[in-house]
Amino acid sequence: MTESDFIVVANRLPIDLERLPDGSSRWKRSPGGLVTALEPVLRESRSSAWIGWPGVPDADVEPLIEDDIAMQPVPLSGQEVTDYYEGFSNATLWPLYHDVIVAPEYHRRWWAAYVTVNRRFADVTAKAAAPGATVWVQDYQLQLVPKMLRMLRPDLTIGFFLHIPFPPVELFLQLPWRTEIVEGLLGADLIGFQLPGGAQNFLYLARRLAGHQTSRGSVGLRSRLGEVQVGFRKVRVGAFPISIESSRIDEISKRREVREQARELRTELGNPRTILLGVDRLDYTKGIDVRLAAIEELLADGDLDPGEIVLVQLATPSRERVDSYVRMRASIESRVGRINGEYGRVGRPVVHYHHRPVARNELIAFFVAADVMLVTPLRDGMNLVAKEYVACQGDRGGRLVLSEFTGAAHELRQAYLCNPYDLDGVKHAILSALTDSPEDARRRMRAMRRQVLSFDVSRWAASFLRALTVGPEAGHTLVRDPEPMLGEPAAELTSGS
Ligand SMILES: O=P(O)(O)OC[C@H]1O[C@H](O[C@H]2O[C@H](CO)[C@@H](O)[C@H](O)[C@H]2O)[C@H](O)[C@@H](O)[C@@H]1O
Ligand SMILES: Cc1cn([C@@H]2O[C@H](COP(=O)(O)OP(=O)(O)O)[C@@H](O)[C@H]2O)c(=O)[nH]c1=O
Repeated sequence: MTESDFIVVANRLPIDLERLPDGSSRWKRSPGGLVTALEPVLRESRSSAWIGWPGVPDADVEPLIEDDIAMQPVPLSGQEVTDYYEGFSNATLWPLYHDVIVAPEYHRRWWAAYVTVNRRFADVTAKAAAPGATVWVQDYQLQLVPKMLRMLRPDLTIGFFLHIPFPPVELFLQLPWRTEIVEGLLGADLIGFQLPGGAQNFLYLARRLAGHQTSRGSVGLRSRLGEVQVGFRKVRVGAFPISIESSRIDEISKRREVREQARELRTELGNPRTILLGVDRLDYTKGIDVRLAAIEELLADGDLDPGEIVLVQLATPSRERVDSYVRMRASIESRVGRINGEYGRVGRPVVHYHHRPVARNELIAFFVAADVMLVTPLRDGMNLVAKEYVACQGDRGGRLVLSEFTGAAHELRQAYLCNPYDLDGVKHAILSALTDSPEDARRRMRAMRRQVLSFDVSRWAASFLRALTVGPEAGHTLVRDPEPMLGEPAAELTSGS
C-alpha cells in the first residue's frame, strides 16, 4: 500500500466481509452512522486511506480499493473480537458512556485486549502515513491510538472524534483505566465531541485526573475550543455535531421512483391513515422498547385506533453475541408479539417488525412514506436517522418525535421533543405529532430542514479538519487546579454530552 496524506482510522472499514455458507465471501456495507458520515468525506479526498477491521474474525485480507476508497484491513482474532470488540468496547465503554443503561462490566482481560488491539491500529497507521500526514482517529474503540501513534510518529497531525456521548464525570470515574483513556486521547492535537457538554466533561477530567492545565471558559459549537496544556503541546478540545449528506438525500427522496416506492409501501401496509416509523440498530440505547410501550398504552387507552395506524420498526442486527443485546432483542420481540396479538387482525398486524439491514435507497422510501418518525433513544451521540428523515420531507410536513437525550435534539428543536424516561411524556409527544395541524407540522419541518440542509456532513468534516490543520479561534486562559484529583464533587459538571 502506498503512503497516504490523509487517513481515517476507525474500528470498522465501511464494508464488512460476509462469509457465505458455500465457503465463499463477499463485501457488504457496514452498519451504523459512523460509516454513513465518513464514507462521503473519504470518497472526496485524494491520497487518502481508511484503516479498519473487516468485520469478521481471522480475516486475512489484502489492502483493497472499493468505491474509490483505499482500505487497509486490520485483522482481529476470534478472541480479540470477544475481548476487545464485544467485551471492552461494547460491554464496558458503550454502556458506561451511555448513562449506564445496562451495567458496564470491568474485566482486566478485556482491557488487555483493548490495549493490544489499539497498539495494532497505531502500528498499521504509523506505516501507512506519509511524512507529515493528517490522521483522523474515530470513536471509543480506539481511544488509546492517539498517544500510541504520537510516540511512533511525532511528525503526524492527529485528530480524534468521539461519535458517542462523553459521559458525566461521576460515571467516567468508575472506569479502572480512566487515566490511561484520558492520556490516550491527549495524544491528539484536536479532540472532537458531538456536543459542548462532552468537551467540558473531558476538560474537567484532563485537569483533575491527569493534572494538566486547561481552559475554563465554555466550549461552543464548532468554535471557542477549549485547551489542555500537555507538556509543550497544546491539545484543543471542541464540539462538532456530525451530520448527513443532506442535499444528496433530499435529491434522492424527490426521485419519481422513490415516491412510487413509498406509495407501494403504503399500499402493501393496507393503506393505513397513519404510518409511524422507527429505524435503528437493535441497541438498548435506542429506546425501541420505549416507543413500543407508548404505542401499546395509547392503543389500550383508546387514543390510537388499530384500524388506522401501523408502526413499521426496522431493526438492523447489532452486536448479536453481547448478552445485553440478546436479552433486549427477546424482550422487544415479545412485546411486538403481544401488541399484534392484542390489537392486530389476520393479515393486518399493527407493528411490522423487520430484523434485517435495509439498503439506503430503500430506507429513503420508508422515510418518504412515514407520517410520523419515532426516535426515542435513552441516550444517543447524535442519531443520523432523525436528520435523514428531516432531509427526506421536501415540502411535506412529516412529524418527528425526538428524544431530548439524542445529540440531534440540540439542533432539531422544532421536533416533538420528549423525555424517554417519562412514558406519559412520550405518549403526549406522539399524540401531539398525530394531531398537530398540517400548517404547524410544516412550519416545524421547514425550520428543521433549514438546519439539516445548512449543516451537512461536509461542513462537519471541514470544520473539524480546519480546526485540526489550520488552528482555530484562540482558546481561553489556562488554569491548573491546586490538587489533582479525586473524590470531591465536580462543581461545574455538565451532565451527558
Ligand atoms: O460497529 P458497530 O459495533 O456495529 O456499531 C455501529 C456504529 O454505532 C455507533 O454509531 C455512532 O455514530 C453515529 C455517527 O456519529 C452517531 O449518530 C450515533 O449516535 C453513534 O451511536 C458507534 O459509535 C460506531 O463506532 C459504530 O460503528
Ligand atoms: C437501521 C438501518 C440504518 N441504516 C443507516 O445507519 C445509520 C445509523 O446512524 P445513527 O446515527 O442513527 O445510529 P448508529 O450509528 O447506528 O448508532 C443511518 O445512516 C441509517 O440510515 C441503514 O442504512 N440501514 C438500516 O437498516
